[in-house]
Amino acid sequence: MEEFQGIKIWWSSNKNTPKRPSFSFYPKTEERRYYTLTFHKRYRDAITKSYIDKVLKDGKAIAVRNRERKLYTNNPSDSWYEYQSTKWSHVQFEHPANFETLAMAENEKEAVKNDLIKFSKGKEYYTKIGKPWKRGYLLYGPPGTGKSTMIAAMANLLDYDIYDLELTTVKDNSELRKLLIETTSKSIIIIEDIDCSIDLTGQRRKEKKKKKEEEEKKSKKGSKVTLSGLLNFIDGIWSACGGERIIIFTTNFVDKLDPALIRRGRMDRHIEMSYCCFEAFKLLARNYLDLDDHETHPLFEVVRGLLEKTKVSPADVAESLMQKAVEEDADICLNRLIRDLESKSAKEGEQSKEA
Ligand SMILES: Nc1ncnc2c1ncn2[C@@H]1O[C@H](COP(=O)(O)OP(=O)(O)OP(=O)(O)O)[C@@H](O)[C@H]1O
Repeated sequence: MEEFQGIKIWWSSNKNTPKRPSFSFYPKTEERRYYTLTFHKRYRDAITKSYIDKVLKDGKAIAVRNRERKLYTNNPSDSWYEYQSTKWSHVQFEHPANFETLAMAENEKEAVKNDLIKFSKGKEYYTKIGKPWKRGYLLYGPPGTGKSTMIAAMANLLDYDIYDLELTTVKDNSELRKLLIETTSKSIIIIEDIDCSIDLTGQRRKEKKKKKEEEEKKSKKGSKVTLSGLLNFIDGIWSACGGERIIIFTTNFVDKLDPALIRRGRMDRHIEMSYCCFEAFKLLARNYLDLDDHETHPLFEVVRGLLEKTKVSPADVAESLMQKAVEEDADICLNRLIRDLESKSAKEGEQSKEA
């Protein structure tokens, strides 16, 4: 029994098993399940107009909540046409990252969060302005500053799937198109280290893979995704796909990127992930050591001074703060961080003297 606006409604579940001849060549017909609602007849209008709508909406929300989210990676095209093979393989996406535990300046974090929420609720707005419902983000910053963590937090916030597109295994623009056409709505498509995956002439130049690729080129197997192919897909394919999609490029070297690739409109928002500031450190101390932001620990000021003169990534700070044994308390971890920061700062000092 349920109550809606003071009306009592009784639900009962039923099924219909269709009668079949005792012998049949046809497959067994599915049984039909249905629900019966019982209520006073004077509420008929309220039930058929408002209550059923509410039930359907709630049902959809539950289905979205229970949806198992996926992390997709593209398969090399050589295997696309094998028996039962697909262009994307997936695993369940279960990254615990969220915006609360992401260490970065609070106002920037809020701005990114608001931007995402506005986008995800913007269906009517995008239809009104006649643009495809997509948004591009460029995440840039040194290694270990939380670019991947930020993407996982974004996917968790919006309940989106992730497509991790490895461009180095895509042979040409037409393969790229085929892959992207198969992505589903409510998803984030990532191209990591974009500067290493493509260059202006369309030739690949991923440093680590350079040698291997040169060999591939020799054997005429080299890939030929071009910058213009990538740009076309960003501008054009979306219109054909419909549905909400976010595309994210990450790079450690924003200056290396071609302006055409990152101009506003393609990459709507540029987000800098930077070295660990004191504010970010306080959040990490809360995450890792349960030290509350407002608590003034005597060692915090020492850390503040060191962070002001040393460039260190949040990943390195997190590593120093992490308890290595059960008996390690906050003081031990903070002292380890201070030692690590001091030795980094001394090394940087020596290097600058040599230079
Ligand atoms: N801003 C951050 N807030 C919280 N944790 C962080 C942050 N940055 C890094 N970390 C920690 O460091 C680990 C590595 O960070 P992450 O992989 O997100 O960095 P990245 O910027 O993507 O690095 P790369 O450029 O090398 O891919 C994370 O698993 C996380 O535990």
